[in-house]
Amino acid sequence: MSEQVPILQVKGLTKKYGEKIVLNGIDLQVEKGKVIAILGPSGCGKSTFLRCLNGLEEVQGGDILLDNESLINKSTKWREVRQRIGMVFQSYDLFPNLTVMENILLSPLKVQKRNHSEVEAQALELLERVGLADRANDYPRQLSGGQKQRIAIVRALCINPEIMLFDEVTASLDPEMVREVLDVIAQLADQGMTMLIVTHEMNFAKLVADEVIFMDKGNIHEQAPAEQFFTNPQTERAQQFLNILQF
Ligand SMILES: Nc1ncnc2c1ncn2[C@@H]1O[C@H](COP(=O)(O)OP(=O)(O)OP(=O)(O)O)[C@@H](O)[C@H]1O
Repeated sequence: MSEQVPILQVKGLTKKYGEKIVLNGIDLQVEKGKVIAILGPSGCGKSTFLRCLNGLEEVQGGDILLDNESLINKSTKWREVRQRIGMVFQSYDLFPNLTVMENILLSPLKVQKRNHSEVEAQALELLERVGLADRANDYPRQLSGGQKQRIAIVRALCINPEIMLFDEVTASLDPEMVREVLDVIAQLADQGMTMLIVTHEMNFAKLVADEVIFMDKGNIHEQAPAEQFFTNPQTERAQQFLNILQF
């Protein structure tokens, strides 16, 4: 039986800002249904890496393959790729003048041209799942940070992506709201969503990630199954990082 091709393959990915190398030949294979936590010190390139996977940054070398098809060529329609690879950021970026439901329906209706009642039913089901079904007609200003972030996740999910990228989605939240957002992501992991998660929440990473990649200075410095990484990091750099976080 032939081995399954990873849904996402990154090969020698290189990103520079001017002369400064921010990603220095990243290699990564992501199998369908796997959850990868991306850890590393500030400025090591974690956000830039996720942004490259979503076509938000131009890259200077290497390749990204989605279902074995290269995305690094001139004919790539990133707008279509972003329907397959959803991304949620630290800042929720909800449109303030639209209700929760209008925010969620925007891309499925305008970009994907889907049927209104079908998408609305899906949106309601997702809102139910994150405990916010009663907030569909509210405006973002009426919601807490944690609620806004859960809406941002619902909005990304309603596009039916195959992969989700999370970039420090709890970083700007008050501690009591972090849990409610992480619970939603943990639920997604249970449901088999393929995810790459940049986070500083070590306990969360330990709980949900299948694998951890530890980045440093634009490189993958260590890559290991989560359990192994947290109990016995192989490199001094990763050990130092965990010590600093007192993990
Ligand atoms: N638009 C830009 N122009 C120039 N340099 C940039 C730009 N964006 C990021 N950088 C630099 O690229 C490097 C990697 O940044 P990145 O935001 O990916 O790091 P990070 O690991 O996500 O950090 P943090 O954990 O603090 O969010 C940093 O040195 C940063 O200063």
